[in-house]
Amino acid sequence: MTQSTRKTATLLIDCPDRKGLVAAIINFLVQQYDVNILNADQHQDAELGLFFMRVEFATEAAGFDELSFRTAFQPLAQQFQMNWRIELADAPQNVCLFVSQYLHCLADLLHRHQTGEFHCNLALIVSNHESARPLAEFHHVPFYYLPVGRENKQQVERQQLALLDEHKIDLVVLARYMQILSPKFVDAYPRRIINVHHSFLPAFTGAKPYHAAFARGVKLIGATSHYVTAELDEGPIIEQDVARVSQNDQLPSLIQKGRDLERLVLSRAVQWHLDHRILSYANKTVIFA
Ligand SMILES: Nc1nc2c(c(=O)[nH]1)N[C@@H](CN(C=O)c1ccc(C(=O)N[C@@H](CCC(=O)O)C(=O)O)cc1)CN2
Repeated sequence: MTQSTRKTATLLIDCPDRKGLVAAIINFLVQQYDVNILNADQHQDAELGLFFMRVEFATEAAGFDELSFRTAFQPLAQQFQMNWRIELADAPQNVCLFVSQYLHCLADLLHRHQTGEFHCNLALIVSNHESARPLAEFHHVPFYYLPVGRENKQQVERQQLALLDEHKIDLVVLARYMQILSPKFVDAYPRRIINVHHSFLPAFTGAKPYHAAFARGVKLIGATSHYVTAELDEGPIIEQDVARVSQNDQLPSLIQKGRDLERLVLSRAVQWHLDHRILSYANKTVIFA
C-alpha cells in the first residue's frame, strides 16, 4: 500500500450483543474498502448485554472519506442498532488546557506535547490565575487570563466558550482547573472535557480532597481522570491510580505523592482520548488501551 493514498481511520461501535457482529463489521470493511486491519479489539458487558468494538484500519480505496463511509455503513449500523463513530487520523485535534493556581499537570502535558508524545494542536491555555503565563510563553502557547469570581462567572464562561469556538476546539482538558463549569458549558462539549480529580473517586469529592483524606487517616491516596458532567466529580471515570501513605506522611508529603498520580492519570486519559481509545456508556468507559 503506497503511502500517498493510504488513509487510516478508527471505527468505534457499541450495540446490543449478538452473534456475528465481529464478522459482519470486518467483512463490511474488507468488502467495501479493501482495508488492512491494524488493530481490532472488542468487549462485552454481560450485565447490560452490550457489545463494544474498536477497529483501526488502513485503506487505499479511492474516494474513502468520512461522508462516503457514513453513507455506506449506516445500513449495517441500523440492522444491528449500533451507536458508532468513525475517526479519520488525518487532522490533529485542537486542544485547550484550563488551569488554576497549581501548574504540575499543565507542565506535564506541555512537556509531553513538546516531546511529541501527544499528537494534537495545543491551541490555547485558559486560566483564572496569572501564574501559568510564563509556562505558556515558554511553550509558545497562547495564554488567556480570565479571572473568575461569583459575580462574573457567567460572563467569563461566555468568553471562554467564545475562545473555544474561535479556535475550533475538539477537547478541553482541566489540568487542575478549580472552577465548577456550568451545565451550559458542559453541554457544549459532551464527553469532550477531561478533568483530573485529586482523589480516588468516588471518595473525597469537592475542592479539597487531600485535606479530607488526611483528616480521615487514609492509607491510600489516589487520583482520577474523568469526563466532566454537570454533576461535580460524577462523570465517567477514564483512569485511576493510587499510592500508599502512612502516619509519617503529613499533608504536604501526601499532596506531593498525589501530584505524581494526578500527572499520570491525566496524561493517560488525554492520550487515550486523542487516540480514540475510549468508549463511554451508562456513565462508564471502555478503554481499548
Ligand atoms: N461541571 C463540572 N465542573 C468541574 C468538575 C466537574 O466534575 N463538573 N470538576 C472540577 C474539578 N474539581 C475537582 O476535581 C473541583 C474544582 C472546584 C471545586 C469548587 O468547589 N470550586 C469553587 C471555587 C473554588 C475556588 O475558587 O478556589 C466553585 O467553583 O465555586 C470543586 C471541585 C472542575 N470543574
